[in-house]
Amino acid sequence: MSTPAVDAAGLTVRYGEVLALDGASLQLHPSRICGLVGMNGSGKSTLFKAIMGLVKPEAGTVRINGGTPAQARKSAAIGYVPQSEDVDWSFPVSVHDVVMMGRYGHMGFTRRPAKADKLAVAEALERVELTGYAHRQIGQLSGGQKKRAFVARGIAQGASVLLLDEPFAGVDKRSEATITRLLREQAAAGAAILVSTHDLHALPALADEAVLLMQKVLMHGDPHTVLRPENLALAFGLDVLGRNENP
Ligand SMILES: Nc1ncnc2c1ncn2[C@@H]1O[C@H](COP(=O)(O)OP(=O)(O)OP(=O)(O)O)[C@@H](O)[C@H]1O
Repeated sequence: MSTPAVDAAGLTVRYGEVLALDGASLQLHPSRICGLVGMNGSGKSTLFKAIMGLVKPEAGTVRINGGTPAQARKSAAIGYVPQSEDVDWSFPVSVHDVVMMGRYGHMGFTRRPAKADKLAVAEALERVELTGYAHRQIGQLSGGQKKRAFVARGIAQGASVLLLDEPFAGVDKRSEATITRLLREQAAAGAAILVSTHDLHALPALADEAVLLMQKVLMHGDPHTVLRPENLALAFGLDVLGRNENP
């Protein structure tokens, strides 16, 4: 397999008394979508933040395309769609501004958009079907539209690594299909993508591989294998797909 785009090794993260990650290791590869699955509190958001360099692990390392997370953020190599709860939706920025933020790494320190930046933003808005909403304040979009705006930011950025924390939460079927198609297109163009989801049924159609997380990576492989009831029982302690093995 190719050189990993993301190589997270032995990550341990603590918030005070809470051990959120306990030696979690994960590699992500170009052109592949990896689905991240685990129960509430299993450390999924923390893993995203550690890969982004937004929380500091007490042990372990993260390399992105061979460099540090800070370097990857600065060079716009990594894009992040945070969980909705982590976003201040009252912030006075338009949808267009949010997508333009994806271009900051391509601009000089004056942050004055060049023609290429404006074109990239217009194209990304078009692809997520939000052109008509460009000048709305970001908080005045529906849940699915907000997610699509953040996906557009990642697309405009041209990031080689995309991290999406529950992009399908509170999203209708149409937005879900749009986001899935866009992620598949980004992967086909070479991006390494990590996406957390609670929608286990949709995972095989979305992801090339799946990861079961419970403070550490319990399993990483083909989605059909990872989603076997006996494996899910390890991560969730119950038959979350509702399958009956002995009808
Ligand atoms: N800022 C924080 N301060 C203290 N504890 C935190 C903080 N952020 C997360 N935690 C705790 O760390 C653990 C992991 O949280 P995290 O948000 O990474 O889980 P998650 O798998 O993303 O959960 P969910 O599926 O509910 O979004 C949880 O026990 C959580 O309560």
